[in-house]
Amino acid sequence: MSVLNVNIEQAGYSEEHRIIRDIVFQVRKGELIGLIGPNGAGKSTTIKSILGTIDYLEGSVCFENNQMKYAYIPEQPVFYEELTLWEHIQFVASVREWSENEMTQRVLPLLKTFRLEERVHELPVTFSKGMQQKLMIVLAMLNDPSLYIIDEPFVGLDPKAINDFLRLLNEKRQEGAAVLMTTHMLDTAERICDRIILLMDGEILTQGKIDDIHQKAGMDQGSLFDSFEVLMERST
Ligand SMILES: Nc1ncnc2c1ncn2[C@@H]1O[C@H](COP(=O)(O)OP(=O)(O)OP(=O)(O)O)[C@@H](O)[C@H]1O
Repeated sequence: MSVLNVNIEQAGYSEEHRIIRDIVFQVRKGELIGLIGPNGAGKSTTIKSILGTIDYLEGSVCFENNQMKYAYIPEQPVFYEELTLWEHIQFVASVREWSENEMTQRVLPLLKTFRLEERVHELPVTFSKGMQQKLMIVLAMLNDPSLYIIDEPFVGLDPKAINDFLRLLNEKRQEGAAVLMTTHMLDTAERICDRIILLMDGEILTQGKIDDIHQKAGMDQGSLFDSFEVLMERST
């Protein structure tokens, strides 16, 4: 069952400045999809089109049951400047109408995992980039969305945080949540993604399971990076 159906004919920053074309794919329950491609390929523009924050879009982006129950984790974390970590959590809890007790039960294990429990009374704007990213992850996971849209999740996270994040994401996926993530870390993408979408110059160069991608590149052996090199070279 599809959590997200993307059928973008064209999109961009104005009608005169169209960036992406013919971006068609689905994200199904429990899947982890990697949106990959060189700098300027159109990954962020695709994400913005899905989030509805792009100025010009022809085509459609449909969420499961027309309900946009997604969490977006941007590459650059954003926080309210005057709210502490705990106040950010309270804000989510008040929207969800959780009691103090329920909120604490949900959030404490996450804060412990990411070693943030001793920083709850501090302002997240004063945290390091990695700590800010961890807090964005905690806030996203608290909401229990059916789709996680994540821009470059691994940049700035230490190796333990990457492992913890992937483990938590897997737990959420087992409960049915899907993940769409952009990344330049192809070795990690190769290890964790169910399917890959390779963008180049605003179009999908290829998409499929890792084995399909290697097959399309004619590579029996080698890494995802090697197959991408072959496919990108072939298209130019
Ligand atoms: N706000 C904007 N206004 C106009 N053009 C933009 C804007 N943001 C991006 N672009 C253009 O859109 C094209 C695709 O950029 P995009 O940010 O989608 O690429 P990307 O694949 O996410 O790249 P990266 O890996 O470097 O993050 C680029 O040519 C870029 O200059």
